[in-house]
Amino acid sequence: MGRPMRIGVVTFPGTLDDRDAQRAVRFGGHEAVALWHGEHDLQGVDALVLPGGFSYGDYLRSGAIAANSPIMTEVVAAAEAGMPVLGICNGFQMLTEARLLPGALTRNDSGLFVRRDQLLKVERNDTAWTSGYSTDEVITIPLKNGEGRFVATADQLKQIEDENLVAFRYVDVNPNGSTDDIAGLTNARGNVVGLMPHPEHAVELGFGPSTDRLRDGLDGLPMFTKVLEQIAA
Ligand SMILES: NC(=O)CC[C@H](N)C(=O)O
Repeated sequence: MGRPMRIGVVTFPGTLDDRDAQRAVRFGGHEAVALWHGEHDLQGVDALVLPGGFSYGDYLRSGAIAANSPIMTEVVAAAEAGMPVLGICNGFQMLTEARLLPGALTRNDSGLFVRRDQLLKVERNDTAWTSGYSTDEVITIPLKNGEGRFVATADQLKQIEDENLVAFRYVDVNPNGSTDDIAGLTNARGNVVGLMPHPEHAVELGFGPSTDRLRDGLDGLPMFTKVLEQIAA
């Protein structure tokens, strides 16, 4: 593990999983710093997590209003300066709405809210948040959302392919009709990562989805133990 970092977890009105994200950050060996959406001060944190939930009741589109919160001016500036930023589910939706990641998350093809223990393939282990996994490793992470269907324009899909931006892909089941089974993206630099499944719900023995693999129930933990401040270019 690298040196302990101070990782900010931003709470928005309607956020649900901020406490779980803070616990995951602590289980990962780092200090969790609670940040409020209405402030502009990032309190000197080294990295940021935008957690899951129902910010602003999912009005307009999930994450659309939160992406315009006061703190997002600072989040966007920090991300553009290279700070590691992780968006989980509603946080991933905010990252696309803020244009830090390409594409958009729309209503699941089933029209239903989906909750399942989801198999994912790690496509990129050279980002600030995924270096604790091996490439092509398959992990099990809880998924729970109503607007998880990833869509993108032809230009954005070309960019995603050309720049190799897919960080995670759904395996076995595509739970929401996402284009190309895309479950999570990174930016080109590798410091900004967003995904629909919830790694912070698979960090504690006895609570995560059980698997017969090595890290039984703890497949989300590497996201929080190995947060890199510098990424190889
Ligand atoms: N778990 C979540 O963060 C859910 C995100 C969003 N409210 C949705 O249902 O799509």
